[in-house]
Amino acid sequence: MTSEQPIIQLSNANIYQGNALVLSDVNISINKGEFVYLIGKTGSGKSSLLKTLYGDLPLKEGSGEVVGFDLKKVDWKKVPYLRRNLGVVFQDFQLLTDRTVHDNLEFVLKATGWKDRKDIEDKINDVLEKVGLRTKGFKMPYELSGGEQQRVDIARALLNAPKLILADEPTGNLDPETSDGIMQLLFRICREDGTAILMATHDYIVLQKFPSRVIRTENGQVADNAAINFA
Ligand SMILES: Nc1ncnc2c1ncn2[C@@H]1O[C@H](COP(=O)(O)OP(=O)(O)OP(=O)(O)O)[C@@H](O)[C@H]1O
Repeated sequence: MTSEQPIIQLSNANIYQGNALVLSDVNISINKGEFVYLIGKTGSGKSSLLKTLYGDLPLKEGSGEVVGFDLKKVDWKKVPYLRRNLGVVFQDFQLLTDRTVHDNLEFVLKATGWKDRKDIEDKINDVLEKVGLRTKGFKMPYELSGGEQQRVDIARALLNAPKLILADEPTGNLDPETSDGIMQLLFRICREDGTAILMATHDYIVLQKFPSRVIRTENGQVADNAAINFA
């Protein structure tokens, strides 16, 4: 993949949930290192769009590429290349509740092919440092605040140094002050590591405080560079 190629490219894509057409004729292009918001009312298709991009929903019609991978390819979801190049962050964290922060991270590294003990430990320390949780590796998820759990979720997404992070309402369960900390972290990752981030959100306060390009899902379509009405 050359640097000129977008990190996400959808052309004339139709996004389905089962047989229901959720979004039609989607055309999006997002470049390396961009931070882009995905906004839209509840049920307008934000999650469906993200799921298509991370392989949870098949792309049946139109064409698409994510981190250099063709979304129309059969079984693309199972390809380790994609898992190593794409991080996903969820609203509800989705940590494994029966093991420590360290072991949550180790689990993902082993699942993505890491073998060397020292490399694994170095990487875990590295991502925990990055999200400001260097000393919290021994904690169980339930011993952490919501903001800390979201930081672990982000640390997990960073493990394989992805070129792209897809975040589905990452501040949805957090109070405004904690949200600000998470947004600062995401923008820092974008700026310092050149990681592109596509983030679905309902939170207009976040958009005002941390302005960036906006894509909107509305009436079964996607509008790029959507004007935001803060009224
Ligand atoms: N698993 C599913 N099976 C069938 N239909 C679904 C499924 N998930 C979502 N839908 C439908 O697809 C449409 C888009 O939902 P989606 O979750 O993508 O919207 P959203 O914009 O992310 O909403 P929210 O902001 O509430 O998360 C809705 O009509 C929803 O009911």
